[in-house]
Amino acid sequence: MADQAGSETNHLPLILVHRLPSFDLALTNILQTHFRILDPLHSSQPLDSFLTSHAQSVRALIVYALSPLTADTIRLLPSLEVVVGTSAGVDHIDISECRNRGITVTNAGDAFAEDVADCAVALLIDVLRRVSAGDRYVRSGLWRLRGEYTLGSKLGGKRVGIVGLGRIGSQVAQRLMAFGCIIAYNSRKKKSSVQYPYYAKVCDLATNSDILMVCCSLTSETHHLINKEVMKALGKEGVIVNVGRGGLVDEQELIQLLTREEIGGAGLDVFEEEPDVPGELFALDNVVLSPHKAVLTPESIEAVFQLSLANLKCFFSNEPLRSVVQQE
Ligand SMILES: O=CC(=O)O
Repeated sequence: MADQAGSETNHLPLILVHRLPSFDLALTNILQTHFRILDPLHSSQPLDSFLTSHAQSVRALIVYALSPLTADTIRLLPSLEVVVGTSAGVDHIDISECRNRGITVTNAGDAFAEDVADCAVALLIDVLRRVSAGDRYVRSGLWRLRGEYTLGSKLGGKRVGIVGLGRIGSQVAQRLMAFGCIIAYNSRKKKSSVQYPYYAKVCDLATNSDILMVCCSLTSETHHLINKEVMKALGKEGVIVNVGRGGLVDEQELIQLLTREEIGGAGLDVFEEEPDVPGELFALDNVVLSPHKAVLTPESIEAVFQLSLANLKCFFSNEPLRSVVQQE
């Protein structure tokens, strides 16, 4: 059923679901007790004609995970007032079209921050202490053949540059402070509420850091923010952890520098062309790879479901929404 509007649910507000076919319907199951659901993937009509036929009635749309929401799709919905996102990053949503139309966009707010920060720290410790590489060493029988394993590097005392001190970056900083790291950060603006040293230029942050934790959003300004110059500034022993988006780091440059041992290591949860990961990275023992799963725990998924539900309820009862994305 494309529109679950039966006579007993006709009084419920209508929401449009925007999702890729691969996304499971757990969120729909929660939403459908509160809303009438329009799901184009349950219709035999092509997407455009489906949207055109419901164009006047759709005021709210929910985007599941990272399903791309283009300006063309948004233009088919003249009554659209709110786009409820279920992810932390919103680079898959055409924000400038939403801004031009005055459409409010929400995201995952705080729901994912702690889990992503835990994963970022896990990747960092794995790179520094060679946890996954050591695991491979044991499993492949090399311990018996070659004996003692290469030394790792201590986390405590390292100078960590956080790129993007938002919800996730702040949680990363808090965790690494507890490990005895020295924190500094780069973001669009200096934050009066924090004491960590601020670097307006990411290259200066890199020069003064042993580690870069990339936690910012991907926008046209931050694309390849971590470029060759920044990575060279970080130096031969430097480690990069990216839990933001693949496009924040110039992946080809990173591969070159890692291969030439001009950078110390990398922990990557995100890639430029997911799920395609450049094969050169597989051969590098100082790189830890993760399949864009930093946000994925049952707890954080449940939290984002509840937040999305709350945002939709607030919208239909004219209350302030919980996690509005600032569209600058
Ligand atoms: O990457 C995941 C997200 O942005 O929520």
